[in-house]
Amino acid sequence: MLSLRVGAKVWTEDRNLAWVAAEVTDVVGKQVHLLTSTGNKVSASPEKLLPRDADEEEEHGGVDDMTKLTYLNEPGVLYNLERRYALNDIYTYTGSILIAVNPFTKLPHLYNVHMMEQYKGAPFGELSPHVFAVADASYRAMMSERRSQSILVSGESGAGKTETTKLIMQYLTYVGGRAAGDDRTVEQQVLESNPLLEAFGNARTVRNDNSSRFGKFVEIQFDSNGRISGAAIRTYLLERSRVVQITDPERNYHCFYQLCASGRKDAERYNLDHPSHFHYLNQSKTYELDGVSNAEEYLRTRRAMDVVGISHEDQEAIFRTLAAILHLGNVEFSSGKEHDSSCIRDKKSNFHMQMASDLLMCDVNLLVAILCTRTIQTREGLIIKALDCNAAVASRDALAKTIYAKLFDWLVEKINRSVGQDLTSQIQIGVLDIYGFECFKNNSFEQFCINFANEKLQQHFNEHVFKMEQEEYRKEEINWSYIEFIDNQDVLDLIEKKPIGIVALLDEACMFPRSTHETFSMKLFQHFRSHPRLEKAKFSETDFTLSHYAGKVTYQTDTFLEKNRDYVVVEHCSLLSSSKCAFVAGLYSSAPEESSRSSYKFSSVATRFKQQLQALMETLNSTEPHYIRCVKPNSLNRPQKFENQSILHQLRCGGVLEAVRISLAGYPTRRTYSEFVDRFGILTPEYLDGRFFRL
Ligand SMILES: Nc1ncnc2c1ncn2[C@@H]1O[C@H](COP(=O)(O)OP(=O)(O)OP(=O)(O)O)[C@@H](O)[C@H]1O
Repeated sequence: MLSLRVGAKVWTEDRNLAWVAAEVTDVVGKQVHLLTSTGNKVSASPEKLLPRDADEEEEHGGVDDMTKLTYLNEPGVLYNLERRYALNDIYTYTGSILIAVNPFTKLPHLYNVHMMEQYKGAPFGELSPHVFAVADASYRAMMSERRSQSILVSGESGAGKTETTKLIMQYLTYVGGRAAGDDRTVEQQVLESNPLLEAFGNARTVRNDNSSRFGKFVEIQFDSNGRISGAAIRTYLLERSRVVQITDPERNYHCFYQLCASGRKDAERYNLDHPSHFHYLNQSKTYELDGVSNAEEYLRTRRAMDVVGISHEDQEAIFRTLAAILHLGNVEFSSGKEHDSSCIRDKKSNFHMQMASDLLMCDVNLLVAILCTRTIQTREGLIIKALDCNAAVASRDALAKTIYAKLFDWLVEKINRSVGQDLTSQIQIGVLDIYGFECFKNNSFEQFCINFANEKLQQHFNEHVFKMEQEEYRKEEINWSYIEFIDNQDVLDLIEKKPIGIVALLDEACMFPRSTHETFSMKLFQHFRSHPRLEKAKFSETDFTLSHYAGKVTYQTDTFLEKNRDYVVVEHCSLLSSSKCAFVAGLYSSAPEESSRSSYKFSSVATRFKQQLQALMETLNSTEPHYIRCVKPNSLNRPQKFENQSILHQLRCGGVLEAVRISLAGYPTRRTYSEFVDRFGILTPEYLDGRFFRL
């Protein structure tokens, strides 16, 4: 109960700070007069105020576990994080969940060998909160229970997921690594694969200079002695559109800039020069990253390729393929002689075309043909249809995107093969580094997929933290007041249910040639007219708003159909699978049969993602989960800047505030009966000798 006597310490809402600390100076009727810590005199109604810890001012350093706060409310959590952050205590527990606030500055003393040694085997919660403590707890749980574990790292772009994942791997390598002296151990290869995946899967975005544009699940396998015996990496939804389209100040994937800076090694051989000469790179004028040398990064990527075991021949083929993509992007088209046809625009474009075909080692005339025409199979036979300039550009970009996506998949597979899976391993620790919930001014298909993934993960979180907890008390017949939590099954049904869900309707629209985003949205609104989670956006006929667990997001549908269509163009496949370069041909070795009427085969990006998520969920469900919520403290990526509103939003989206509630409502400490007797039996010696154990 909130005490409102004069001098009482409270939290009051504030437009800029979200919440501000205040003290009651007077109570007049239904208005409470307050003096805020920022020196303002304000008044508020009592129901808008929240209680504040009395000793909060003495506890300058904050508490290392939110559950130790006397008043566990939103502002209490927020200010506790802030106080700790000011002292560079970036980690805080909320029960068993670790919150990690990005320091945006190097804190080497936190991650050295001495620290790893400290956390090794230390009971969870005994030392200061740390990512090593979570990694250690999972390792211990895996060894003692012989059960696979997973660590789910989430947060918005730039919050520190990838760095956290690397630290987990570093720790697991430390405790589960083989004796020094073994050359090229599994763990070394797993760690070394990071720069490689980053070169090809990371890019500069407005939020993060080194943003992963794919989701990643790294599974570390252990033998029965707890030594790392293998690893497997699964990746999710690489952002393909970035290969052909970027906006200032973002960049394309790092590898392209590295290649352009490789000098005599590759760039000159492949007729490459400054990135500003290539359409796929010069749509944005950002070519360099602060504090990063593209040339040095190129050498790092090469070294990582060596460590992962990619042969020099394959390395050469990889960079040659990247160069081919850049040249392909410079091919422009002009209208051909016939109506609605196209041809290569000029000498310059012809040069790039020739370069692309030389680098891909395929016939230049056939390459021109597959870009400027399309084959349709009719009952009467094959018809060659000319493509107009726009369609030829789309065909060029589609080819560049699929080559890149296949190259990325090849790399992941290569890393997996070279690191080696231990198929006999019974115990694993999986680390999931996946994009957090996104809500921007403009939200498109990518945000839809990302938020779909987050709904799935939120459900998993709900099930584990909430349902499991309730189930446990029910089984033990412990009295427990059932607290409510937000169940998001209805949003998931709305998105993924068959035959009618957003994904199913989108696929149907993509398969039907005359569909447009208008017809798709119309169908969506028809089917879900009264669905509580879906509304038509206010100022648009085609945008829709979904009420996600973390808030409402309005999606612009205009590019939904195009982005969901992953056309496998049969002609592209057959040309490249006949390349004289074994590497390029290998990328296209699983080309589809030429059976359909159209040479364009629709494959749905959203459905494939849905299936991948399903498989991921099955894996996660068979493990014991641990959660790390990364928080981005400010949008400027600067140290010591704490933006309340955005942090609160992130805590809400990550379910941290809900988890706080549940952990308080339940019994946070659990021991099995035998563990309990082991630990506390000494207090009741009369039970220890005698009949008790002989029962
Ligand atoms: N523990 C840490 N110590 C020091 N710096 C950090 C730490 N965590 C993150 N950073 C800094 O923040 C930047 C962004 O972190 P990171 O790339 O891990 O974010 P992310 O959540 O994976 O983003 P995205 O989703 O865009 O890939 C890093 O490049 C690094 O500079």
